[in-house]
Amino acid sequence: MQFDTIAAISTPMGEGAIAIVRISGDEAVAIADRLFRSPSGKRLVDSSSHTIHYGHLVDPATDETVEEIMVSLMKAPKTFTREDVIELNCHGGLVSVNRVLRLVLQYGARLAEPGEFTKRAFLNGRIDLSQSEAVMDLIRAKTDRAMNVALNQMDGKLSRLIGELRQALLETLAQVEVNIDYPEYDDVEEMTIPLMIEKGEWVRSEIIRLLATSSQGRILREGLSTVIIGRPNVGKSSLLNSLVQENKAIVTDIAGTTRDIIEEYVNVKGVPLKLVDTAGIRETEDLVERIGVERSRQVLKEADLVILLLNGSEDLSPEDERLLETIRPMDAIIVVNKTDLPQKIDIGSVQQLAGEKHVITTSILQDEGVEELEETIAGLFFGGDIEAEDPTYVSNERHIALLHQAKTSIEDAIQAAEARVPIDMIQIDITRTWELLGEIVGDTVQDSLINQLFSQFCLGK
Ligand SMILES: Nc1nc2c(c(=O)[nH]1)N(C=O)[C@@H](CNc1ccc(C(=O)N[C@@H](CCC(=O)O)C(=O)O)cc1)CN2
Ligand SMILES: Nc1nc2c(ncn2[C@@H]2O[C@H](COP(=O)(O)OP(=O)(O)OP(=O)(O)O)[C@@H](O)[C@H]2O)c(=O)[nH]1
Ligand SMILES: [Mg+2]
Repeated sequence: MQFDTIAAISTPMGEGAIAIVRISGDEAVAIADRLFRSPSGKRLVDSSSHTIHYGHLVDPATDETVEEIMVSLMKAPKTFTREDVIELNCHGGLVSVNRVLRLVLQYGARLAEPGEFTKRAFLNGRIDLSQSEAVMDLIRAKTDRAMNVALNQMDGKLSRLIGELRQALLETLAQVEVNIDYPEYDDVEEMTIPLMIEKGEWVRSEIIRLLATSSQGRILREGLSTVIIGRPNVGKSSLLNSLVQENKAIVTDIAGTTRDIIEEYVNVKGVPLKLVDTAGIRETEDLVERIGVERSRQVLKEADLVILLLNGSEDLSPEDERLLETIRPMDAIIVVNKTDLPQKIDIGSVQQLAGEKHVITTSILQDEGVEELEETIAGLFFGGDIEAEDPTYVSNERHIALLHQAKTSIEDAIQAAEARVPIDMIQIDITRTWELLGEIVGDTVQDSLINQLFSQFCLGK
């Protein structure tokens, strides 16, 4: 095999009862065999693949016992990296694992770079690039649904779909060549152009279908950026604390308590939210508060969802009306809070100003209405049309960008075909689409990009 032998600690540092040092490459078995002593004297080099062995790790230079271990022996090609893999299962202490790793490095392995085991699985052809990226997404997934998206992608669902599209493009190109090469067809263009348009339209519609999943996919991956706004003292920080079920933000009865942006991740009925508490918006002379108010306005611009809080025990103020106006073009939920106090607000006029938007009444203090708010958020996100089976989501920025480019490129091809430009010009656009889709799965992609992508992995993966 063309690669050297690598090793790393594959479990979290200093936590847990067992820690694993993983070794991959041609020398993996030989290195482990030199260090391993079995009570019965059996040797790893003589053992069959996919077996586990009890024994001790010994430093051959001093004959000193370093660790008591279990060794997993997995020979190529049916392994994670498709190379010989050894896993040394050690006692979990930080000192112990590091001693084992040091010994393995001393006897011929090289310290693996972040993501290098997964990179080997990619370079040795076990998985493609989008599957490798899914491995990383899986580790970072914050909710069950995000994890399912990653698992599906790791399983190759997206790769297979991309493969089908590329195959169709390739077959079209081949058919075009055949038509050109066999001039017994009187009119090559008559035969070829409709075929290019038909296949092009199909690829285009499939790309559009994939791109349609990207906003949900991206949110599942990164969280729905949800900003809580409202006048000072309406209960914004109380709402954040209630949703994250912890006292993360300071709550007082002093208006202008929150001065800076507070961000928390929370799972609301399967929807990952990046929840942002802001400084209450009002005109103020206080310099610090004014900066806070300015920041509130800033994060509002980048929000996927806005929760506007109003105080039900006070009249609707001009500031409230301005905020209702600001959020008009945005996805927003209006929450009328403090229903435990005598009510002054006119819900009817709030609803009128809110238009189509949901209006919910709560008493955050008494934990009333918060559940309804959570259900409304989930309903907005899943849009009521939860599909019977999970669609193939595109959740990765790199994939989304490439799909947009591929869409443009196939549209160029279709347009060119419809305008009856010379066939070789159309072939260029189709080939370009094929290449762009290939970058998603890592078929037509540069080494520098591959290195950059894998370097974002964690050590030992
Ligand atoms: N101890 C340990 N646990 C682990 C891993 C590991 O590397 N070590 N994994 C690391 O992420 C994950 C498991 N992922 C794996 C994926 C593929 C193969 C593998 O051997 N595939 C072969 C053979 C399949 C077969 O036997 O049919 C193949 O696809 O050719 C192994 C682990 C999670 N748990
Ligand atoms: N009666 C009542 N009081 C509430 C309710 N929700 C919050 N409060 C109180 O209102 C006051 C202000 O709450 P905060 O959560 O700090 O309000 P805020 O909107 O974050 O205020 P600023 O950070 O100053 O903009 C606190 O005393 C809360 O206990 C409610 O539903 N009913
Ligand atoms: Mg606050």
